[in-house]
Amino acid sequence: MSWSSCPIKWISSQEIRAVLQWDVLVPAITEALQAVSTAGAVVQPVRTKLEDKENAGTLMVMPGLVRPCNALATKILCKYPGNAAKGLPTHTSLVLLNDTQTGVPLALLEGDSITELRTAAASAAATLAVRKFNKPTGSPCIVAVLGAGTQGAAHARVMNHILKPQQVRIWSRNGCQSLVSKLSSEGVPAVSCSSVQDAVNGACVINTCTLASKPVLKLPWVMKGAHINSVGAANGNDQEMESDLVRSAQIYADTAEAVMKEAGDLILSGSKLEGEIGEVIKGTLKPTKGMTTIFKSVGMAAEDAVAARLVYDTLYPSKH
Ligand SMILES: NC(=O)C1=CN([C@@H]2O[C@H](COP(=O)(O)OP(=O)(O)OC[C@H]3O[C@@H](n4cnc5c(N)ncnc54)[C@H](O)[C@@H]3O)[C@@H](O)[C@H]2O)C=CC1
Ligand SMILES: O=C(O)C1=NCCCC1
Repeated sequence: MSWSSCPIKWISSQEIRAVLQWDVLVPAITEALQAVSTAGAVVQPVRTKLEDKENAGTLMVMPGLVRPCNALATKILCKYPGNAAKGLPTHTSLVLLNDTQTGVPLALLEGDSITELRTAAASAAATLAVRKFNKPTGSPCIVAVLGAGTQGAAHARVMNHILKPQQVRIWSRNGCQSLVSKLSSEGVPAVSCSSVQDAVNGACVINTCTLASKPVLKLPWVMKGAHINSVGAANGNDQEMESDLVRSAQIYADTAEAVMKEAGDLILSGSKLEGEIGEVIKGTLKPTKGMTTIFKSVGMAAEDAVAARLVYDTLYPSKH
């Protein structure tokens, strides 16, 4: 008997996007982050990276099991920054979903949309968790987004969805007018900024979503008490934020083990973690009122597994 008599499903980007609406995905990723910080709930080895020096690319293998969500999956992701000049996405991936009881493959999912949406949803979950304890008061909420690629766009959308800010200010080193026009047509109050300083001035939530390897965000520009979702620089040699800024903040990781190994912003600044964002979600760790906070994400297999399972269960509901 072969498992392939019941062939695995292919799930397209279109199907994934139809299921992973923010109202569904943000709570699911919140649960995944919480599970990561709960003993025995998640099995998630730090990912394997294959460096392709000739093409300045990296292939990553990311397996994860999230028991409370019945999710077992592996993402294979390639990061080739040079693709931007070729008109190709810089990050491409596939997610293989397996049955948690038998290990049998269930579905292969287009991974780019999962990576895009689950990463932004994790930043949204972190932002909401931190703001329960440390929400700037007084002025209207302004969101800043640095970078206008896949993550920049997704972060602008999800932050608008959860915070309903007065403005979403976007900066990108090559300009971002086309993204701003697109977001405006979707009802996001997006504006283009010509400098990082202009974009982040007075912002209560800042999202760093660039491929920069040297800091673009500096301490004097950031409002004290702001929250930063630090998405880029998932490589021990790269930084998006200057060291003084990182050292001045309370830092929460998506997963402590991976962040201490992969996040250049922490490693190069010699900063310490407060803990994991899952602990803030659970309320066992509380950010200090008035402090600047950073959610440092390097990306986790647990998020991919939970998102993939959610899509699969929605498209193929179990008959029993
Ligand atoms: N933490 C996580 O879970 C994830 C992190 N990422 C990371 O987020 C970042 C953004 O990813 P995508 O939006 O998918 O990439 P993308 O290629 O779609 O967009 C990259 C953006 O960064 C800008 N950029 C490139 N080089 C730069 C530099 N030297 N200085 C300033 N800006 C620069 C580009 O102009 C573009 O606006 C990357 O560092 C990526 O590896 C991506 C997915 C998941
Ligand atoms: O988890 C992911 O997916 C990624 N993490 C780091 C950078 C590329 C994508």
